[in-house]
Amino acid sequence: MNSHLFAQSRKIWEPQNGHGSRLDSLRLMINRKHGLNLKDYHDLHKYSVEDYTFWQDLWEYLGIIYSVPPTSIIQPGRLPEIPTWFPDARLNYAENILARNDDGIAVTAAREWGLVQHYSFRQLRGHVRQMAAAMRMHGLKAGDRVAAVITNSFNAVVIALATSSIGAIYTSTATDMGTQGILDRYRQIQPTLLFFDTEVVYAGKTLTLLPKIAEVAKDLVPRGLKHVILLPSTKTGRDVQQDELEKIPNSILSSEFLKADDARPLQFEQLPFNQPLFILYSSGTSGPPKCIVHGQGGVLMQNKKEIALVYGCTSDDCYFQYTTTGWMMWPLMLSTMALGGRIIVYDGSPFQPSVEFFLKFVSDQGVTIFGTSPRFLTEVQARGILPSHLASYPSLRVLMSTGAPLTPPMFDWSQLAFRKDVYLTSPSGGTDICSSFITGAPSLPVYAGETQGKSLGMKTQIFDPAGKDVEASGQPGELVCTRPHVSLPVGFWRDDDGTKLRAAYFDTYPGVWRQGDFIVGNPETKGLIILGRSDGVLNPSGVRFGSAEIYTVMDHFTNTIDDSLCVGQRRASDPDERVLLFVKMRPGHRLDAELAGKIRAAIRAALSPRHVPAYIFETGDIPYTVNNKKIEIAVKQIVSGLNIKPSGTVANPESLQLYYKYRDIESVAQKEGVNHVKAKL
Ligand SMILES: CC(=O)CC(=O)O
Repeated sequence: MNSHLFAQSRKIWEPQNGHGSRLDSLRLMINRKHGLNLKDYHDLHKYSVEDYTFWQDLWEYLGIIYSVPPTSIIQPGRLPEIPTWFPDARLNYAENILARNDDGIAVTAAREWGLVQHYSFRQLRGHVRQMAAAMRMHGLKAGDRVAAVITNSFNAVVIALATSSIGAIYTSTATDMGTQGILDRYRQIQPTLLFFDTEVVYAGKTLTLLPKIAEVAKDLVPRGLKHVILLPSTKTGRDVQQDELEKIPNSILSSEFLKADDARPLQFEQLPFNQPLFILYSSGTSGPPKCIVHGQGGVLMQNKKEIALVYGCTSDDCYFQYTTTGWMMWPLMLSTMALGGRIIVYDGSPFQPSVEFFLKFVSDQGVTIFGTSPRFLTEVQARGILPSHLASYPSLRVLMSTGAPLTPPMFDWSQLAFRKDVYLTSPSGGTDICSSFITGAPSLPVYAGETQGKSLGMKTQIFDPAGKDVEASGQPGELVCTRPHVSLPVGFWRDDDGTKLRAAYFDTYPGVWRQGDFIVGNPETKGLIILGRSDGVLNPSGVRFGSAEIYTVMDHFTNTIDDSLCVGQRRASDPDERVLLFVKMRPGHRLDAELAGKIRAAIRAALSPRHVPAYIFETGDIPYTVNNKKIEIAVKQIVSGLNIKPSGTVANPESLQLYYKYRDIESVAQKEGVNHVKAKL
């Protein structure tokens, strides 16, 4: 067992104030229904992955709205890996999201310059009805693709739900995606309608998107794009002028598009469970993104499950997930409304006009569930800001961090930063399944650095390279899922025989889903720790460890170091891999031999001499994906001699250029006066 991995696993929270009561009510319902005696979360999880009846139980517990009830749960699908769920049921995703139809607030739309608008469930339904009618009048039908390049806004919610009501397929990217990134995605899926924000305001700067829209439209119109619908400026409400419109083929103002509304009532097409709902994109950093098609029933059930059972969401809740429209957290957030809860869609930077303003907003809006990321929490901590000194967060019950592992020091800080009694959870899953493999279990204690358990219905296991389950031994390994679940993608777009899907997930362990995460389980607490991406596993002298272990130590240096990146370097001349650590300094600070020495000493003490990087370099920038994930694999490939053509998924592609020089690491080290530390064996 790698005991250093669990050295900081201290209990920091116990279930209280009704947390976990919805999990308990599901468990008791299953006990009553099937004459079982499931005693706790672990029993419930075991049942959920041994008997597919769990999914029927969950369907009932969540109150899924349908027109034709399911009479069977699972049958073989077109691809052997992807079953057909609830084959005879008929339902509609948008109908489920819009189940509530009254004057309660459904969506609060906020902009970084302070504008806050509330929309009731009744108003939302009215907007969706109008949009769906206009879409139908413009010829949209089930199975067509509706794409958007759009900020996190009320418009995005309306367009997605209207699309789903018709049975068409919705897909979106954030407005900061470059033309190439947009085309890499939308050329593949060939949308019929494309909605585009015409202007974006971020971090205080206003940018017109018109030149980008023209480029994208010129490329996609010959590929079947019928209408480019231009949304007005989010700040001034200004519509695009006639002469600007003429430069964009097939363009139409959204106000004109909506005039096609013939006042017909909102109709929810009743469709199979596996009917495609959303297309999400894998964040590969080179090559075209994979277009992952998710079915309506799987997304609905998995997301509602997470929000109801892990966050304990009811109609009294308000879920604020800071996200773009291109990340899987955006669809996840929508399911809050299926439980009658309110969502906040936030357009802009959390640091504009100031992070203090943003944190007060979370409190003032009565947010009960706040979803954020380790990167945001670390930045707040590094600036010496304690959120609880700014506001009281009277309603906050759940603090959720995802997108990357939350390290033990950041667990400790976050647990106390807002309110001492907040339930802190750090789920992990992915775009690939639009849900989580491991997640919170609010009926269990929380240990710093650990995700509490495996998600219900997900047979998440830890495999060694030979396919042996090593979880009980405390050894790290590959995160795999050994049983089908309802949000397996229904396929990749234009991959009818499943070749690409199989190569992406099922090739390493035939028939078993390999997620590509490196993970370890704590045999004592049963908690789980993601150690990094498995392709980025560091392997000096045969010692395998994840970059997250190094980042945990780096969280002690946040007053001088802004960010860090840890990768392995392979060279033909050396059978061994070397660990390189790149640090991006805060303004006014430099990496010197003394600081490098302190970092090495801290890594040696917290982990082991074998974890100490061979080199530590100062870098100007660290590459991230548009979904805010550190890019390790492309950097590892670059420093090991490969040339990379960055895809549109890389948010700051120019940063990759900074790493090519490290192929000749000795001469860089000599020039910069950086010491090489020989790995301790
Ligand atoms: C829940 C998640 O899986 C979020 C992410 O890491 O992208």
